[in-house]
Amino acid sequence: MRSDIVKKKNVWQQNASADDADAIPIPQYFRSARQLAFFLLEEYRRTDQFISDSMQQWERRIDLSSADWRLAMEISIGVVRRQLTLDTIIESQLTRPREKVEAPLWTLLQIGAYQLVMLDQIPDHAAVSETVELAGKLQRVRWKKMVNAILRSISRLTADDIATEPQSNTIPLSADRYRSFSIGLFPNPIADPAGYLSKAFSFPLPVIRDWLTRFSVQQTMQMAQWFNQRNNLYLRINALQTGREQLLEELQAEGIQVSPGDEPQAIRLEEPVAMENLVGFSAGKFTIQDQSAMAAGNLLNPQPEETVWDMCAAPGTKTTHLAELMYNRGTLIATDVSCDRLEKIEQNASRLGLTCIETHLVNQPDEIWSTKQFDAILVDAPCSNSGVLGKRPEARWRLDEVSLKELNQIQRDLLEQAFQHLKSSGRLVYSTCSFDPRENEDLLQDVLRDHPERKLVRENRHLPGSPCDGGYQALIE
Ligand SMILES: C[S@@+](CC[C@H](N)C(=O)[O-])C[C@H]1O[C@@H](n2cnc3c(N)ncnc32)[C@H](O)[C@@H]1O
Repeated sequence: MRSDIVKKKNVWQQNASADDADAIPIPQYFRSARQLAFFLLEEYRRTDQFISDSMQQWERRIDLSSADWRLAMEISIGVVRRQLTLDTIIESQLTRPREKVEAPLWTLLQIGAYQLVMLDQIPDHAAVSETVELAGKLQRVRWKKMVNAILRSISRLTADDIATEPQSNTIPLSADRYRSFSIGLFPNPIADPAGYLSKAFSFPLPVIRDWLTRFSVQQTMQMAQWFNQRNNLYLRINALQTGREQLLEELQAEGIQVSPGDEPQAIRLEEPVAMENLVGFSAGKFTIQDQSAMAAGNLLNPQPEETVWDMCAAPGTKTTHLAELMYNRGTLIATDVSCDRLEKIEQNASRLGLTCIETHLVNQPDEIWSTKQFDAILVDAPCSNSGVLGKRPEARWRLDEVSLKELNQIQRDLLEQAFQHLKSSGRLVYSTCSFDPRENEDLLQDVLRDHPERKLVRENRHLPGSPCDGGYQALIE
């Protein structure tokens, strides 16, 4: 799901120092969790490649137990997510300016600091010694002394007792558990709530400041915490293959704790499970989709035999929902600018037994690829992803004003194009996985001013954590 994010250098690329020419070669096989985490993080820093993409690319070279694989994921994703907090802690223990520390050495320090302050299950001595040893395995013996010294001093700062509230010497581990330090490392949360929320919860300061213009400190803190924690996953039943009660029973019989969600097709997973490995997945009985996203298809409510266009369709999570709602009857055109991602729609459709979907590649954003008029159009526009920052750990570091302006132009163009192809009796759903009004209701109001023949019928505003992903959907007729 990466191409919907406007490309921008991540924070680590901006901080990369001169020793990149002397990059540490990627090993043929990854044989320890911390080693894999190091190379995933270095790849992200050097090339901007998402952790999940590197993981997929290196899958065959990973020689790890499933526990070590999980630890590598936990560390690498956790470091990306909590980098601002980790950097604040590491910088507090440095005797030289950060710019003087080689970038891969910084990555190593982040890996060590993450284990020390965020992971209860790893004893401090193991976090320190394993990270020091990794420096040796990377053939950077000269780093060992500094890694050892910095990590030991962070360990000495870290108190054993768990606090229950935000203070200048605490950082959140979960909603009501805070790691405390023997000295204040963070801004005072009462005097400088934006500064504290940014550094202790690890979000860019302008993002926190923006949220505080719309939400209270308490609400902002709850959202920031929700984005940092592991949340329930949802799946959408394929109504052509099964009923919700039936699938609930089948999953419970496999020992999986599930319950019905709020959307009619939604099932909530009460604990993390690798859903792709379940028999029901390959049999096409369900799709993994957050219930906020399911609301888009339900709002458009396409009917059998209608002519429907899903304009920004790949990888097809919503397209397949539309096809299911149409009972696989009618015409459903799915377009996207990404060829690779279009193939995913076809794979998903085939797994789910859906045959009414036609995929088309659009090459130019303003291309009028067809003269057809549609009964229903879904514009699931590329957006900032601000509502799904928990699922996409890299996305929070790419939110900025410039990207937003570029996205607004694309969103506006897509809507204009959709109106040209919508029957006068037709309906359109505009949706994003953002909760920023500038790419939702504000933009839509502006576009609708030029279309007095259309009216806004209904809006769904999903705030992150209430109870699912953040997002926005509007029905226009
Ligand atoms: C939010 S994602 C779509 C997710 C998809 N609807 C789903 O539920 O699986 C936005 C998509 O818009 C595509 N996109 C970006 N610009 C586009 C354009 N001008 N026309 C069509 N698709 C575009 C991106 O490639 C990306 O796949």
